[in-house]
Amino acid sequence: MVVLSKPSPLKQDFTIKTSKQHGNTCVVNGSIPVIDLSKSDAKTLLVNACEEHGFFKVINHGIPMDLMNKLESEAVKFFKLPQSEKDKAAPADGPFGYGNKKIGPNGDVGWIEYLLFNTNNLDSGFSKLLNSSNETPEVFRSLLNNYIELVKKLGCLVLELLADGLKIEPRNTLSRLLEDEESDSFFRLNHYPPCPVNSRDVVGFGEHTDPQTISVLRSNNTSGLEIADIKNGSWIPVPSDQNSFFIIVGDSLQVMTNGRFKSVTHRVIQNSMKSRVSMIYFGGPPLRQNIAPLPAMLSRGKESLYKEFTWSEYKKSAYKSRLADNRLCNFEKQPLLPIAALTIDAECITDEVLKED
Ligand SMILES: C=C1C[C@]23C[C@@]1(O)CC[C@H]2[C@@]12CC[C@H](O)[C@@](C)(C(=O)O1)[C@H]2[C@@H]3C(=O)O
Ligand SMILES: O=C(O)CCC(=O)C(=O)O
Ligand SMILES: [Fe+2]
Repeated sequence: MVVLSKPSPLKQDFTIKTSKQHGNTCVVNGSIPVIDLSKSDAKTLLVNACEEHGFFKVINHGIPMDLMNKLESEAVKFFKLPQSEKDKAAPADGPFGYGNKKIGPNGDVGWIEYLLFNTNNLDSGFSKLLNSSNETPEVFRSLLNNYIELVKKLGCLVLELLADGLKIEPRNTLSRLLEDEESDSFFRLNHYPPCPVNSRDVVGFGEHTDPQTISVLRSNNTSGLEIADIKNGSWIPVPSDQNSFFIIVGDSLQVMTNGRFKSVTHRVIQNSMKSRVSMIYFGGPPLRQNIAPLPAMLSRGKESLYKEFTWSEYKKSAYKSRLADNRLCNFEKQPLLPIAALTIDAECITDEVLKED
């Protein structure tokens, strides 16, 4: 088994097209910060990236390329199976297992097929995988286990550096949520086949924010991922890089930092020529966990911007929403405004939706 300890410099050569350089570790590639985890100022740069972009790329992450490539080829083998075989791995109920074109339970669609797992119970998706005639399910399962273990460690390392950078004590305040044996983390393998329809209406994965703390994404060398600029909402294409990981700030981390970090809206656009394969670890807290601003984020009399809620409550509400909905707005405290200045936020799902079971 491969063990991720301290990030060690990889043997691969990274050629990063730089447009700007901050110190010697954060390179902004277009508008995407690139952070070298082996450098001592990584924690400061990570905090800046979460505040300014809600998104960044990490290099010198210590995860062996070989493992990523092997898992990718097992995933590709599965996605090459006949449709009828893959459908055997579709969920009877719940989100886990194989999905094709449908994203979530509320009518969202994309030019995508995927496998979704709960990391604490791979069997939730895997037992169905065993029913399909995948030739090497045991190889697939063990690669998944090894990969998830390492990518979770990488997520924890990033969260520890962020806690350090924010002067939050103890430094495992955020990472322990992922390490908890009841952590509600997901893992997703996405396959976007080349799309013959060249229309702006067909997307690979529609715009959304991730509900969890952070997501750790790796893809093959096919581009398509775009992030919305936090300041003006314009779409920024993310150049693909199969040697690196991309970190996405999710809604829960936005709340825990009382809005100092921003969960970034992102999407995947279709590609008419090449398949995209991505693998994403979504670091989720235990279901019972209160999601609230950390005390260190409320210093100097600052008020919490959010109502009190648990991860279980947030998740329930998320699964009633459409992909592009603003899921946090129902959990935000209303600012005290004169009645005349109150407007209805059309993007918000209603309180009624939250109350229903
Ligand atoms: C439309 C939906 C799919 C999603 C659950 C939801 O109702 C809203 C959030 C979606 C999302 C986005 C990030 C991850 O891909 C995901 C697994 C998650 O945790 O929240 C998906 C959900 C899904 O595909 O089941
Ligand atoms: O496939 C990708 O690159 C991103 C997918 C994504 O955002 C998700 O699965 O939540
Ligand atoms: Fe996402």
